[in-house]
Amino acid sequence: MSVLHSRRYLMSRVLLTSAVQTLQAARKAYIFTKHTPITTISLHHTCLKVIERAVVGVGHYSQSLNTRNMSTLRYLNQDEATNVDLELFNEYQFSVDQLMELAGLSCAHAVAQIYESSTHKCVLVCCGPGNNGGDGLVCARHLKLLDYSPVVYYPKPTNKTLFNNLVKQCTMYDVPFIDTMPDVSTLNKDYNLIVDALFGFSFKPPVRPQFYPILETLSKSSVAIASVDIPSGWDVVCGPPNDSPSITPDMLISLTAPKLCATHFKGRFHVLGGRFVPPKLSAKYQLNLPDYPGTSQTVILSSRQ
Ligand SMILES: NC(=O)C1=CN([C@@H]2O[C@H](COP(=O)(O)OP(=O)(O)OC[C@H]3O[C@@H](n4cnc5c(N)ncnc54)[C@H](O)[C@@H]3O)[C@@H](O)[C@H]2O)[C@H](O)CC1
Ligand SMILES: [K+]
Repeated sequence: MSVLHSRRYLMSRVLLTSAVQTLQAARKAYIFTKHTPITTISLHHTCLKVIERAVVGVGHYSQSLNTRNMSTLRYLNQDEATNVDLELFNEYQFSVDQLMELAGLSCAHAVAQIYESSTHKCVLVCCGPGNNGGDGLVCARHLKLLDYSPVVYYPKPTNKTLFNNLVKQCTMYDVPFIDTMPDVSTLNKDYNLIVDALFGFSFKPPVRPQFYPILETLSKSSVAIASVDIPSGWDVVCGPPNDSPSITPDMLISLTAPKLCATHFKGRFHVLGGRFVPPKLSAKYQLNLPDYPGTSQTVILSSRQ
């Protein structure tokens, strides 16, 4: 079997197993409720809940095998992304903390959905100086709760209460911080996955000198990269740069709505997260967001094996 086929087979098996396990749980719950004297209403409720979970599981399975029809999904340019963000804060009165928590949570869930903690335990989370970096700090904390061993590299910490608190919380959750970026061979040896939360939709190329070697190392490493919102170093609209190191993430987690650079994404998994967009805002910008399955924080937009 070729590497490509065996990977595809493994991924299908993992997803099918999870769907089957959920269906088995549904069957067990059905048998349990049949032999237990509980009211009809709670019996129905229990069965409905487990069947709903089973359907979501099967949904994930079929999503991973098919590329969703993205023809109507809007891809935002840099100004549109900024305006949506501003509107969420100014019109809808969200605080940054609120949205960052949901954004970072969805990134951790997206990672866990694709990369099993048993095979991708050691995760290096690279955090930049802006809100993209904040998403990374939140993601690291949630990864820890999801049975990963995240390590944070945060080379230019932002001295604001929100960011100081996020760092403190990581520390209190026993998430270690490292001061220097590992070299390529150390990265390849010690880590199973890199979460790239260096720059998001406010990045303006070219990358400044402090971050150049970091992107260079990431671009040379063979460890899979999961990029948060934008592959760092890419132009938000035009995609990979020609004149500086260009990373090629395995996964892209678009937040709120994909940005135009996502059309250049050639990795395996494109996932949407940030399930907090108000329906009126989505309609105003004609985002045409896909439905999130069940209670999931993420929806797979496309997958290539
Ligand atoms: N609405 C949402 O979906 C939300 C998204 N969130 C995340 O926030 C980022 C955007 O955050 P922002 O703070 O505006 O900017 P960035 O993180 O992209 O980076 C700004 C940071 O980077 C520096 N910088 C810019 N260009 C360069 C360069 N060429 N070289 C070096 N450094 C550069 C700049 O000086 C700033 O310090 C979005 O993508 C989401 O990930 C929110 O978490 C919540 C809502
Ligand atoms: K990023």
